Amino acid sequence: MSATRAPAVQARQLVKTYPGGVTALDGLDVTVESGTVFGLLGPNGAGKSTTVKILTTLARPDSGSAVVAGHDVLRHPDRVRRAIGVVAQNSGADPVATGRDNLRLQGRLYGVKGAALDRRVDELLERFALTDAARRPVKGYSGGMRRRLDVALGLVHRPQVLFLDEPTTGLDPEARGAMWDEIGRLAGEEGLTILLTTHYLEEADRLAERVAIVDRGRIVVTGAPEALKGELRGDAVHVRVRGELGDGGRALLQGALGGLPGVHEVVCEGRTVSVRAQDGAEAVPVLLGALERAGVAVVGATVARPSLDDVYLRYTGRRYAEAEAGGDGGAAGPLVLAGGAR
Ligand SMILES: Nc1ncnc2c1ncn2[C@@H]1O[C@H](COP(=O)(O)OP(=O)(O)OP(=O)(O)O)[C@@H](O)[C@H]1O
Repeated sequence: MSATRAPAVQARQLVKTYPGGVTALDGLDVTVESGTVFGLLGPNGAGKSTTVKILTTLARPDSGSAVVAGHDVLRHPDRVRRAIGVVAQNSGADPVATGRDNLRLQGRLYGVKGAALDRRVDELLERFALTDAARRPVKGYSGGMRRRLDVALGLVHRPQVLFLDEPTTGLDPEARGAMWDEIGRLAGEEGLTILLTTHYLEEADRLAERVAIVDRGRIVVTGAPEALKGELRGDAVHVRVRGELGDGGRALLQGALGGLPGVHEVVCEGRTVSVRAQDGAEAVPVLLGALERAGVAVVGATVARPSLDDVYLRYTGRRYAEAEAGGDGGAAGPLVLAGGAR
């Protein structure tokens, strides 16, 4: 199929409820332009895998529509499957077979045969630094080697769109770095469209030209990481306090910090008070003074340029780490004292 300027992925108002009443997707919209690397970023349980399952035809939405590589996922799932590669969270490789045999089998499943298959398998083994290990059973591979093989398996039939579901989860930092380099090269060299899901802020920041933050089955914001961070004017100041802030402590801080000059978007969560400040360095002593007057013991303070964590906080009202740990941001969640999302 010839390259097209139409989006590689266009999903509209996807809704998916699992048995038991869990609403995994609650009207999710996502558009991925051709030839780009797009990151779906969100904490565990946000709905990323469910989105990938629908876009790769492994699950049906309750409602909504999606077109992938020019084909409707509900009307022409077979065409979608031929046009995409999927690297799921759990390896699809046969552990008893060799790396080469896994690649050959995958190629044959997609109708690649003969000399073309041999060439493609050699090329992928080389590209993913698996040539030396090609004749060994996959069960003896390291985590990084298995993951590289998984990505190679997804590419055998030269798909137009590659889905990578949590490509580096479980890898050590070195293997993660190597995988990031490889994904970056793939995007640059082959003009592939890559949709990756991740719960690592740094991974999305590093790899994705555009990210969509997924929160409770919806996209809360989409944009280039730099642009999203750039929208947050000023510095992020995070103050660690000694004890967990209960409702009373939060109310106390509301009074103490709410009206400080140059300080806005105050969020208290767990043992951290986060604010956005015109000038972080100037705000620190002002904040510390106000906290001291409020009788709150401070452990330390940091000033940082905005990160994707701050973008997440701004649009969801929760710190990313808290959401990852299962904080639901409900009645017992953070207290946004001033400013807040948007
Ligand atoms: N087969 C299922 N049956 C019931 N609930 C499910 C099923 N699959 C997912 N869920 C629930 O749907 C919600 C979204 O899950 P999903 O796996 O899409 O999230 P995720 O962002 O990909 O997180 P993770 O990285 O942990 O997979 C979660 O609350 C999850 O528990």
